[in-house]
Amino acid sequence: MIQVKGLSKIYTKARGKNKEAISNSIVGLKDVTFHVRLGEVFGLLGPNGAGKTTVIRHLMGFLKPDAGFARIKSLDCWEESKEVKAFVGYLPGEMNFLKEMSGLEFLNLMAGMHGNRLVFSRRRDALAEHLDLNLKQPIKKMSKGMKQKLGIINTMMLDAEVLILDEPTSGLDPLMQKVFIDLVLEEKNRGKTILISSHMFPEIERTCDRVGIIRAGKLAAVEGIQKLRQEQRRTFEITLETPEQAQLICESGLKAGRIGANQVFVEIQGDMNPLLKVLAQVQVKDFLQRMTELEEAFMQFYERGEAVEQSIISSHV
Ligand SMILES: Nc1ncnc2c1ncn2[C@@H]1O[C@H](COP(=O)(O)OP(=O)(O)OP(=O)(O)O)[C@@H](O)[C@H]1O
Repeated sequence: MIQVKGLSKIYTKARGKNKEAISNSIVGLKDVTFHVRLGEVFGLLGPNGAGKTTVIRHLMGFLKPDAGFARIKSLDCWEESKEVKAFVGYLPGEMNFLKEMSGLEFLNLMAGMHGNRLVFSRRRDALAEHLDLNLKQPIKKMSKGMKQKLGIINTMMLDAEVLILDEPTSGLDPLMQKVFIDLVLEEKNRGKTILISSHMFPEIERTCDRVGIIRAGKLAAVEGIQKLRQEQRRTFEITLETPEQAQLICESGLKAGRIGANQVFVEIQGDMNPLLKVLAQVQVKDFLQRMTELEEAFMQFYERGEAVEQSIISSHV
């Protein structure tokens, strides 16, 4: 449904002569290739400045690739951007609203541009109810999170075949993040093809079938969410009854270390059973999972990518 191949973009800061422009150039994307299947939810995961928005701006036909291409339903996103936009619902990272309007006036205006606004009004009202947003409020009085909700309603009410969502939960509180995740899963069940960019692992984990991990403009890996979960390193902080029990864990063969007299950390990759077997022999006073930093989750793939590149280089030297 979505095909991105060899997509590359160099941003040039200055317009001056070639030399000057090159010295001021920033790699936006370098040879990015992935695809999203019909009915699939695909996550583009990466830290700030990784290139997620740059990929999305190519898909929406706002940027012309320096090399490679982006296609949706076999249409070229740059050459045929008007046709592409007709069946894509797009939520930008930052949205400009006509602030003098109410939420309702804005949505009616947008719906009117896409056809008969009455067709969209049922979905609009249902979404507003799910997201608990009063559409009668003037936009200028809305908080950041409320404006994000308005953006989500605007994107989803049109019932487009393909949804492209750039950091959709930014500004939403945890309760609303959950509501949003449910909305995405509902749309997936209705057969939509969805691409979500995010730097937050949990929302990607809950919604996506596959994930592309992007960093510094390069796609480090594309993995199924199951594989990512299995390979994810998890660190636990465990408080035991006695120092002897803490010692027992450190000597159990697990990847573990002391962080206090009665406290240890244990790092697990994949299977939890070896840890559970050891814990059955001790008395646990407290058991905490350290938050997995996104950096940590995708560094595993990034490091692997670099290792592959290194071995290719060495084999050519
Ligand atoms: N218009 C621009 N001009 C120059 N450089 C740009 C421009 N837009 C993006 N960049 C650069 O391209 C790189 C990728 O930016 P991009 O906005 O795609 O990242 P992102 O992954 O969406 O980040 P974030 O999570 O912060 O939104 C960054 O180094 C950024 O500084």
